[in-house]
Amino acid sequence: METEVKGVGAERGWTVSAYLLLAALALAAFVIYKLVLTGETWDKYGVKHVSMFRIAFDDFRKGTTKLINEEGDTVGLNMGDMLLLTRDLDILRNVMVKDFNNFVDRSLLIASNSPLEKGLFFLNGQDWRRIRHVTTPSFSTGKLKQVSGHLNESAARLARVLEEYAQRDDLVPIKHLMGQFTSEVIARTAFSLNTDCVGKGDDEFTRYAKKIFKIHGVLMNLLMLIMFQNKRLHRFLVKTMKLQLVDSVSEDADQYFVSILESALKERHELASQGKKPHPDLFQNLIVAQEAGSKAEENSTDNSAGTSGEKIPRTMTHEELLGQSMLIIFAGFDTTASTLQMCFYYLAKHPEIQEKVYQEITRTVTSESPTYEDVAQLRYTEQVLNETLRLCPPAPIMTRRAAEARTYGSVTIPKDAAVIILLDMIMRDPKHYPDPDKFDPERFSEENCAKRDPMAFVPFGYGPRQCIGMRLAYMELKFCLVHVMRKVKFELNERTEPKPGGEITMSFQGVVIIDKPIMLAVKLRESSK
Ligand code: HEM
Repeated sequence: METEVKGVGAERGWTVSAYLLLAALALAAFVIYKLVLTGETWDKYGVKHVSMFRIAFDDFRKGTTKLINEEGDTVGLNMGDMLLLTRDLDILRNVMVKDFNNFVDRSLLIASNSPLEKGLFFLNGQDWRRIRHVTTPSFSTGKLKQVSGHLNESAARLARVLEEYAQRDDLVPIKHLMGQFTSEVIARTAFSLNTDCVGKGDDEFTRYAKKIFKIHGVLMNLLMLIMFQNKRLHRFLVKTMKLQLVDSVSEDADQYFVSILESALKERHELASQGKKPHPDLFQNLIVAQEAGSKAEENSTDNSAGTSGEKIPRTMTHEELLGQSMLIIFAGFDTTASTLQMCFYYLAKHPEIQEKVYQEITRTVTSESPTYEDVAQLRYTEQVLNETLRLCPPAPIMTRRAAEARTYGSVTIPKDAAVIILLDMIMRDPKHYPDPDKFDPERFSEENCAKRDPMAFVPFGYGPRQCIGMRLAYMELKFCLVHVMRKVKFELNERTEPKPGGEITMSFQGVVIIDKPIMLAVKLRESSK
């Protein structure tokens, strides 16, 4: 198969398979030389060293799971970078909380000409501190309450679509429908865009949201792995050579989102100049935060300090504003969609738990449209969501980089090493969760939570770099459950997928992707008949 290079030389229509393969082989030889001949090992740092070839050819998540199960809670690898793989909570408490100032940066960077490269998730050092500081108020309780109208409308529409499935006795393609729901929610809560796509074909917004980051074939995966080892080369090819082929962000998705954001921004400025009411959405919150930050800097009225005590400016450039907005689309799409898919699957599998959720919802939420305060009272529903997130965290692996070497007990983390935090392995550790593969929301009763190390539950990460959208995510998930559970119940039968005894398989592409479609049966509740 031939691939056409876009960007530099695109006009000449270069075909690249041959020279891509050559470049990949040359770089692979270089990396292997670097590893085998000059490679450092972890033994001198008090950590068991294992060969990178034990996971190099596997899905990274499956490979690391196998390694930890076979070798223990902490192992070290050299993949060009020194990697410490761990689920040891004492080490991680230092890395993620106590000694955070030494581990602010993630080790995974993207190289792109898209503003998404400036999204909070990918930023490091002072840039991360500044943008986190500017954007945090946009996710405050007060701000989140403003988007509850959007959540109610989309969740009510989803419930209506599910009722139609029940009336037709059709199976629900839950992955597809949840993808449409979370895409619609993001379009509305973030940009007040009414995509109205649930139950219909994918609209443009959903199509592009699904492919912001490139998914590569085998050859390109190899090349990207090598780029990862040679970050400077990667940046040079993307930034200086404008080689779209190795840009981490898909060019057409980038163009689409930049163009809708630029026109939304123009519309917001026009509304403001006419003295009209602004839209109640996250984009507006970010615009307000940007303007407030610039004013505070001009007047030197901002004396706020960051986690390391220094003064942090509150400025955000135009490109950074676009970057945060694009990141919200990416971060809020697959994560909540896969949580809902798995939650509805577990509820179908455990009818008695589904009934308890239904009873709690009908008891607690009396109005047609729940409020922020209503859903905050849904304790058992939250236990069910937490148990779903424990078993299937959508973002199961995170990283931090050591700015300086640190020693914790017998383990030393050398300068520049990457700590690979195995969130899913922490949450399936029998030390914290006996019989870890069993779905049991009682693990999250107040009493059981009090007995457990709080760091054993980390689907949103932990410490100052924890997910900024966590409360929005819970709100979205709960609004969805309220509307859906009141109207329908999910069931498994001989037609549903996976078949009894069958498994749900997942692959890891930065976030977890559920491989095969889950198909559920759905029945109307008595009150909806
Ligand atoms: C079930 C839903 C979600 C899950 C499980 C999830 C999980 C995570 C995790 C594990 C991290 C990394 C935390 C760390 O490194 O310690 C993260 C970061 C982030 N998430 Fe989420 N997330 C979810 C939904 C959302 C939503 C809805 C948004 C925004 C609207 C969002 C925005 C972000 C951002 C901006 C970051 C980067 C934070 C930083 O680096 O400072 N997430 N998320």
